[in-house]
Amino acid sequence: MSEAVDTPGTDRGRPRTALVTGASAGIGEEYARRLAQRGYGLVLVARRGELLTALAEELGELYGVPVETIAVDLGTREGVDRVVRRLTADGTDDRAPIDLLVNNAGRGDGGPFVDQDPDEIDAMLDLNVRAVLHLTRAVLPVQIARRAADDKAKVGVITVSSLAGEPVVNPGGSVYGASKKFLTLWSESVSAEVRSSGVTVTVVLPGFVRTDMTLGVQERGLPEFAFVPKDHIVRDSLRAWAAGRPHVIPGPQYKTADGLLKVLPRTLVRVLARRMV
Ligand SMILES: NC(=O)C1=CN([C@@H]2O[C@H](COP(=O)(O)OP(=O)(O)OC[C@H]3O[C@@H](n4cnc5c(N)ncnc54)[C@H](OP(=O)(O)O)[C@@H]3O)[C@@H](O)[C@H]2O)C=CC1
Ligand SMILES: N[C@@H](C=O)C(=O)O
Repeated sequence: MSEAVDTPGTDRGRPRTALVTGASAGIGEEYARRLAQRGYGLVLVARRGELLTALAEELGELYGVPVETIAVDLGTREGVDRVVRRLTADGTDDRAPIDLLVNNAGRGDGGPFVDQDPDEIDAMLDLNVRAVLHLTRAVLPVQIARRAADDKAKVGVITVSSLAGEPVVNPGGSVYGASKKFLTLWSESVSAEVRSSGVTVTVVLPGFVRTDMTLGVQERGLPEFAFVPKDHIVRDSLRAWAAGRPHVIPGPQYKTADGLLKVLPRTLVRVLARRMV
């Protein structure tokens, strides 16, 4: 099946619109590129406005889709509120309603918990968790109302979580891993709540991906098989979302790793994790 059929970017000629957070780099930029390629209009969100503007111009020219940018810090209430206002557009004014919200922006601060700066811990939770909850809480009622009004559009949310939340322990990634575990449980739960209204909520759990976030492990020489290409993360999650699936783990190596984590005794996982610190 072609990608265009998997995730249609138009409905009877009307362009679909996706809002992508963390679109200035890494996996979020890849979502922006792949969604524009599929014909989606875009709203791009991140702090670095100059990168968003350049990407908007490039994608607008390449694919002829409308691209808006919102340069904000999603770790702040004001930043989140600006994006919330855009997400609540319901098609009654000149703003296109958001068919797909991609909660991708995140930060991955690590290290021993006792060494982490309490303000930085708050900042990570504000971005990785609170922003995601507020943005999703803003868009879902609009999407549910659209479906109830017989709008046949494919609508919903994709949240980029991580396999870092799946092991029973994650020394060196305690807060980051817990923030992702939170997202996975929350997203799966909301998915079950809204499913009957025709809205799809999907969580994607990548392993390692070559982006700025993983420069450290890239420099330390993590083997090639440990990395899943960005475009596979995006492709697999869009396919899962289009198929109405609540959960996807891209990459056969990480599907296997997740299966193993679920059957290995917890004590053994703890011992292995301690050895890796
Ligand atoms: N790379 C990996 O191996 C994995 C990544 N993930 C998850 O994927 C997602 C994307 O990560 P990745 O692409 O690797 O990371 P990058 O560091 O490459 O990109 C992060 C993106 O988030 C944006 N961002 C960061 N802080 C803020 C903020 N306060 N407000 C708004 N935007 C912000 C950045 O833009 P700007 O700086 O312009 O604000 C950038 O666009 C994250 O949620 C991460 O946890 C999950 C598993 C594995
Ligand atoms: N951010 C990634 C690791 O650094 C992950 O979530 O696995």
